[in-house]
Amino acid sequence: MTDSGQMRRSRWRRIVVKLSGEALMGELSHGLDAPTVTRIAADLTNAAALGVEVAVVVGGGNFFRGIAGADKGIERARADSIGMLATVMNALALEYAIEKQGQTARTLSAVPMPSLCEAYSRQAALHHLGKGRIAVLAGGTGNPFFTTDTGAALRGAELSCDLIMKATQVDGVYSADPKLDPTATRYEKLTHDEAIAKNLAVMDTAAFALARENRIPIIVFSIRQPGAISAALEGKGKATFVSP
Ligand SMILES: Nc1ncnc2c1ncn2[C@@H]1O[C@H](COP(=O)(O)OP(=O)(O)OP(=O)(O)O)[C@@H](O)[C@H]1O
Ligand SMILES: O=c1ccn([C@@H]2O[C@H](COP(=O)(O)O)[C@@H](O)[C@H]2O)c(=O)[nH]1
Repeated sequence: MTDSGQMRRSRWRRIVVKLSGEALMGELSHGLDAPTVTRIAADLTNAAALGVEVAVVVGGGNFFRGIAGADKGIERARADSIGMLATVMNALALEYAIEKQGQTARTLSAVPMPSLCEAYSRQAALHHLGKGRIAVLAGGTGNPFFTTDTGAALRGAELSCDLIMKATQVDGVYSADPKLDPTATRYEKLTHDEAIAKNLAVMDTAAFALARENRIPIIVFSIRQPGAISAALEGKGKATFVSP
């Protein structure tokens, strides 16, 4: 039984989902595709209905990435601030879409924006999770020079999550970026050490290292199909499982 009185029907107690910003743009070239946001919100709601506590760290790549801004001449720390703001936009859209599914959600931002949402704190996040609310975590780590992948690993560790779910555009970890190398092959299983040693860039090294240090497994899977999160939680469908 969970704190919110639900029967748990999953082996996982508390998860953090890393949702790439690009996942929210569907087939658009940037920004938010409303039907896609609704589909992912439904998917997260279904995962919560399994009795799992769900935190979501939202990326910002559908709007802005700091590195791209720095390449165009914006100082890196400032460009990263713009990137963190992008994740807040995505979080607010996702929170609204989740609530429209009838599931309560709270956005907590690592970059305090009191007129828009709550500031992130570990206590507040644990409180909402315990009430059965989906915690939508914006602003990554709240610091420049990091990514939301690292934010997801950090939140996973501090919120004692037993699984990190990397919901992305590809259906697992490959020997090379499958978008660039059609001969790349997919791993079914991998250790954190192997992912780091082979420099498999589906997540950044800092994120893999934090997850390794805290012995948190990672499932990497594609978010393109409806029901992808619940399926991955139940060990169905294509994915790569990264474990110590
Ligand atoms: N070895 C690899 N295996 C799988 N994917 C890889 C690998 N190396 C690089 N990638 C690329 O990493 C991407 C995963 O990152 P993702 O799209 O989730 O971006 P992100 O930076 O985490 O999020 P956002 O879209 O918000 O910037 C995949 O789409 C894939 O193209
Ligand atoms: O802790 C963080 C997380 C993110 N950023 C900036 O936001 C953008 C978007 O995040 P993605 O992980 O790329 O989706 C990122 O490129 C950084 O510029 C940050 O500064 N700190």
